[in-house]
Amino acid sequence: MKTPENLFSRLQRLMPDGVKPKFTRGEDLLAWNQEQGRLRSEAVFRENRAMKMQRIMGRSGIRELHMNCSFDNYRVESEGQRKALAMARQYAAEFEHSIASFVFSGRPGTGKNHLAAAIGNDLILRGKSVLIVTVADLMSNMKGTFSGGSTLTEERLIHDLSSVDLLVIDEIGMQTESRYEKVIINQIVDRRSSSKRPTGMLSNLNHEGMNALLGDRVMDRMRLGNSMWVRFDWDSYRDRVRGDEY
Ligand SMILES: Nc1ncnc2c1ncn2[C@@H]1O[C@H](COP(=O)(O)OP(=O)(O)OP(=O)(O)O)[C@@H](O)[C@H]1O
Repeated sequence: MKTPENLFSRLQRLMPDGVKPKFTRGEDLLAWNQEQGRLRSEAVFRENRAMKMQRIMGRSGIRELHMNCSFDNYRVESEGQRKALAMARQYAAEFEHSIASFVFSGRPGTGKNHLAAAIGNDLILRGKSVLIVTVADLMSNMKGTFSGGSTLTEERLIHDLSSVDLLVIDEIGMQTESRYEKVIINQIVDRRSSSKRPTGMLSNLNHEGMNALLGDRVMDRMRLGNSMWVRFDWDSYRDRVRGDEY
């Protein structure tokens, strides 16, 4: 009969002299193999979940302009940028087992998407599922679930958006304020925080503006854990972007 023990002694017989095996017992090798299989299937499950969300949203989670954004290619020319970069790096480094959300708020073109994409790219490389979506895309997909031909329900879409490891909602405050938008963002943030999943928000609004738009309930949930609020209050970088720098 094939047991881990006799498979292991066969392997040992084949092993050249001087090679020190990582395991000395058959059960340890078997346990390691099972653990690797479990990790792989969890990674495939996460990848599938992220790809499904990206398909539904009609584009990849990170836009083309931001695909190569990293912490290393964010240029620091002021103390504010240095702090923002350090906080974004810290957020990514401490993401594992953290429930902390983040808000990047401030002027256009200052690098909110750049640093959110850098966090996203870093997490994707570590096997996490990440989706960056604008409020406009979110709402049009939500409204799409009402059409007769859609197989996706509003409930299912909210469930799926609540399941990715990191969801970043961009352009908060760009739309004309609508009650439906507020209800949907509330539901997503509520579900994500109660299942210990953090949410990122990018906005040109300040603290008061975001509180007024989304309400205390949502903003209070955004403060769970060691959450971050980073203010981007320097000049836009957009006039320096050529499109081929990274
Ligand atoms: N400090 C920086 N170093 C390098 N590139 C930067 C920096 N700041 C911004 N950029 C680049 O400038 C462009 C605009 O930045 P980004 O999209 O991150 O702005 P934003 O703050 O999200 O703006 P908006 O509020 O208008 O959406 C991007 O291509 C980004 O990579």
